[in-house]
Amino acid sequence: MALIKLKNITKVYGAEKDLPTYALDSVDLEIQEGEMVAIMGPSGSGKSTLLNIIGCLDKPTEGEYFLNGDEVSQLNRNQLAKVRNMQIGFVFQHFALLADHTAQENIELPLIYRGQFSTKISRDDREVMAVEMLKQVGLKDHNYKRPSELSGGEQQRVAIARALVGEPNMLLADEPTGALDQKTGEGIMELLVNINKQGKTVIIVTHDPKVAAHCSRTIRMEDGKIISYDDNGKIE
Ligand SMILES: Nc1ncnc2c1ncn2[C@@H]1O[C@H](COP(=O)(O)OP(=O)(O)OP(=O)(O)O)[C@@H](O)[C@H]1O
Repeated sequence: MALIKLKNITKVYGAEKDLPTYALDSVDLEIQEGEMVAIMGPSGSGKSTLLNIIGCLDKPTEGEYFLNGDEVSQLNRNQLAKVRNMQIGFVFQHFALLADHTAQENIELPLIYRGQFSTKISRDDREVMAVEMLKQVGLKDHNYKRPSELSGGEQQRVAIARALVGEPNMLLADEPTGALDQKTGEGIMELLVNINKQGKTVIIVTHDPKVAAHCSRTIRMEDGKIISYDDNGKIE
């Protein structure tokens, strides 16, 4: 069974103003557990919309989305929040860390929210889990630093630790290296490749062919449609 299965997914904006934009137009897609997939395409082609629907941040106008076999496209806000907290980790271009929280506190946040959906995690357990994640992303001893005291690459590592601490099924990243210089971005990609090698499904929206080259598959989009699903390295 595919981890992600989209059937005929369409997302229309502006239909109520008689100015419809088909951000996604009848998209079919399957992603298996353990894949590392890049989503590429020109600006406005629907990449972020697709990632947001896969990440249950947004709902399609039409179509079906099976996540681990469960149809999730019609869930209400609270149900979607639970799916996100339990199953999905997000990484954004500009890190989206809370400025007044330390690295460790930022990483603990999804574990605190989890108490709304599942058994509460104690403060001690949260600390152990966050400290372990800091070690895994190469930031041992940075626990008490705030985002302003960290470099861009370090902030992205904290964001990756926060995305992974709740052991989601997949990590979704929207231009994760877009705000970083090339060398720092390369370090972030090496980290994401290692995370994928440990079995985590990773999906990355990128404009950068060097980023996509780290992935095993590249999905190309144009005008809200997927125009190719090629395995990297294979001639289509
Ligand atoms: N909230 C919204 N309201 C109206 N139109 C939107 C909204 N979000 C996206 N769109 C439109 O949907 C289309 C797809 O946008 P999307 O952000 O998914 O593209 P993208 O490929 O991620 O672009 P970029 O590479 O520039 O980030 C665009 O035409 C965009 O203007």
